[in-house]
Amino acid sequence: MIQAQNLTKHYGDKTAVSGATFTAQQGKVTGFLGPNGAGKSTTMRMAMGLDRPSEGSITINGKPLAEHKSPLREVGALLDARAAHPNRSAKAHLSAIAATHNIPKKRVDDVLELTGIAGVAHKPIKGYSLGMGQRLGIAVALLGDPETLIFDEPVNGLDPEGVKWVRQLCRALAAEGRTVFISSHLMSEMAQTADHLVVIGRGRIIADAPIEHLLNSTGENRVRVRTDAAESLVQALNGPGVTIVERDSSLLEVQGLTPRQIGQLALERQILLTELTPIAVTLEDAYLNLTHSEVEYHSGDGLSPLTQDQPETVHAMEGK
Ligand SMILES: Nc1ncnc2c1ncn2[C@@H]1O[C@H](COP(=O)(O)OP(=O)(O)OP(=O)(O)O)[C@@H](O)[C@H]1O
Repeated sequence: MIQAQNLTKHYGDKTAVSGATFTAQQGKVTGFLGPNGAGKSTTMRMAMGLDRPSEGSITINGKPLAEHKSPLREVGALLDARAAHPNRSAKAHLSAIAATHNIPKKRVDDVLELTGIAGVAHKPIKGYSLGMGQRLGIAVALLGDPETLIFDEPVNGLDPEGVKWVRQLCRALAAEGRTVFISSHLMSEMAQTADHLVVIGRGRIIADAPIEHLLNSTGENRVRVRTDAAESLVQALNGPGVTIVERDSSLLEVQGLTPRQIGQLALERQILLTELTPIAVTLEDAYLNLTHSEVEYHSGDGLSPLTQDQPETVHAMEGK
């Protein structure tokens, strides 16, 4: 289990992590999600004892990592896939780590097989692709057969087959009862891998919940409605708690009413609907809504995920 309590890290004037409190449970994949520069790597480095918290703490199975007798058997981490000597082979790299941590040689062959790099195990690491380097980093993390795994952006540079493999590996490790804590800036990836999400933005934890809770708590589903009588329909639908966005002269997006209620109100006014489509809130929408104001750098106006979709008109009647 990983537990962060009021975890804070300042670099001079810059606060990289601010009062973060969360838990990554055993037997679960916990996704650590946030935009670039949100504080994910800093948090993971503090968990591994590579950076010291300015305030608060982060513990692995109840203690800071440095207080464990065999840290490599306690936690395995992929933090920087390039952290290996370029002229060494994967086998030599893993063997050296195994030898200094009392890990049997046989385990080196096991993790080479498990990560799919046994075929290139004797080749110098400098010739490896980014994806092969990631696999080697994961092999190092698995070497001590640890109960807790921390992977910082493990799918970076992997092809679709590699991405699927990481996903399956994380699920399998959690199914064995291990704690798997994995960072990403992509919700789509986490949605398929994680049981639980901790979302961070500008160093602050902005959500900590099972995936399905996050989805349910971030806004009602909307309904897309097409009609040639948009103006009359807006009048018919408007009411307390209803928000209507006019996408164009004949297309509305309605929040706060079910498709059935919209159909009923339209029927009462004899308004013909030519489309009535529920739009589910995707995890990606939920994530963008949560993190939009927490992104350090937004793309230019035209590219910003929420501004490209700006409605022309919004009708909202709250609490009438
Ligand atoms: N050694 C450092 N000195 C100064 N600032 C730092 C240092 N390390 C990180 N930061 C800053 O702290 C903030 C958090 O960085 P961090 O690398 O933890 O974010 P991240 O969420 O992992 O981002 P990314 O997805 O881009 O790796 C950033 O603004 C970063 O510039």
